[in-house]
Amino acid sequence: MYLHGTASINDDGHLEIGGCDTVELVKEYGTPLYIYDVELIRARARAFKEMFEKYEVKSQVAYASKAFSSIAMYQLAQEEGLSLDVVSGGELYTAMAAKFPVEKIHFHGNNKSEEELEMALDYKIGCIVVDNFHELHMLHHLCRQRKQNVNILLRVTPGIEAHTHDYILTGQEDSKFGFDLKNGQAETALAISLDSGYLNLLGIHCHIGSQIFETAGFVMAAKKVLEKLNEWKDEYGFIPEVLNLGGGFGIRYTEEDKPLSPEQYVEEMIIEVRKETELLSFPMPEIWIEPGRSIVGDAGTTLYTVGSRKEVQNVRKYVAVDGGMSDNIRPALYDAKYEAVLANRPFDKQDEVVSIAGKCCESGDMLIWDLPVPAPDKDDILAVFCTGAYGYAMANNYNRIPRPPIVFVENGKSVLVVKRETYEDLIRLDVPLGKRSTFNI
Ligand SMILES: Cc1ncc(COP(=O)(O)O)c(C=O)c1O
Ligand SMILES: N[C@@H](CCCC[NH3+])C(=O)O
Repeated sequence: MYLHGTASINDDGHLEIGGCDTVELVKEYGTPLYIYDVELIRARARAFKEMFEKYEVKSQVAYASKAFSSIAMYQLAQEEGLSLDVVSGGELYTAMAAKFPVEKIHFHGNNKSEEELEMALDYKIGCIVVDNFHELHMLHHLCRQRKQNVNILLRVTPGIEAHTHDYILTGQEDSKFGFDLKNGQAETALAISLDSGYLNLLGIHCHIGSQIFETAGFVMAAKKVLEKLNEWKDEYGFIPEVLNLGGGFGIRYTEEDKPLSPEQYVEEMIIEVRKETELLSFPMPEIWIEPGRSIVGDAGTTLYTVGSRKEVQNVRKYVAVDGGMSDNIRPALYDAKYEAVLANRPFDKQDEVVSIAGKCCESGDMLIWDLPVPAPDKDDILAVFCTGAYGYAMANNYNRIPRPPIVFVENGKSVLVVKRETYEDLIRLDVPLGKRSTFNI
């Protein structure tokens, strides 16, 4: 059994996380329940930051909050001295509600609306990562109207094929994100930005994908971008203050995954950027990164209650839990794999292999296939590990299933940071037809 962060098995033989007995957490908060190991989140944030400090490289570690966005998480990120990457008006609004320092907010997105850009300009956030020409022109016009300057980065696609699931690749040429480096789009964007008079171009951003286990892709991306920047230095006299190498650092979901440590990813990046800048006699830029999954992924565990069971003789044993693709869509979307244990008796003999089904009306709503476990009984608690990134963030109300609450645990204490959705919440935005039941009266 692989236990992440502060997880352990306590004297009662129960799974404990952050010093809290998960069986007790279930009594208090019910299931399904997301819990986050705060100590592990802090450790990850510090590990990324400390490597930059060790090498005395100016940096910003921006938490990519698409992985898990909530006011409490933003407060925790702030406590740990992280910057923040947001990708929508909604995430930006949440950051403002959390009173996140505006100068440390970076705004991403491949189709930011005028309204969202205005919001970013109103709040005077740290920088906008411009993704395409449409946005570049819109932002320039808005700034001109408002007589306001803004810091920007240009997101470029360096043409790197990272080894990960196709849907989470982002740095390749054929991508919806960013200005292409090879075909000249990025250079045109650079020229427009330098000409604008309102757009203060801090530097370049690239992100090659997510759940990446090797450093080769990051190293290649850094090299390609720096070579291009060196050409631009000669042609445009442009010297970037910032090189943002994105996020995407992989984590261990199952034993098949062999991630590097945060320190290793960062160290390789620093060494490459140093080497390349020295080779090109190019000024060393600040390095910014945007880890999401590697900050919160394995800090999250989802607790479910076991319910019904169905056996297909000689084929499969289905065991259903009280959540599913509504709180974790990743298995259905990416065929993502997870490990799990019975939290109330993790050490009992694993005498069955079962497949864990969700409760949604969808055959694809399966959380784990062929899991060896102690034969699960109704009311056992199943703990699925590593659900902290893109779990709650991509949760939905399919079948009008309310989203689970979130609890932070640390040093034996638990605190509710997102409430359980209620049936009233589910109908809050519905507008009944009233007395008339058709539209054509
Ligand atoms: C631009 C950008 N930055 C950061 C991230 C965070 O990635 P991850 O959660 O894999 O660290 C993503 C998602 O892939 C992204 O698109
Ligand atoms: N949502 C994806 C990753 C996308 C990363 C954001 N660009 C996942 O669950 O793995």
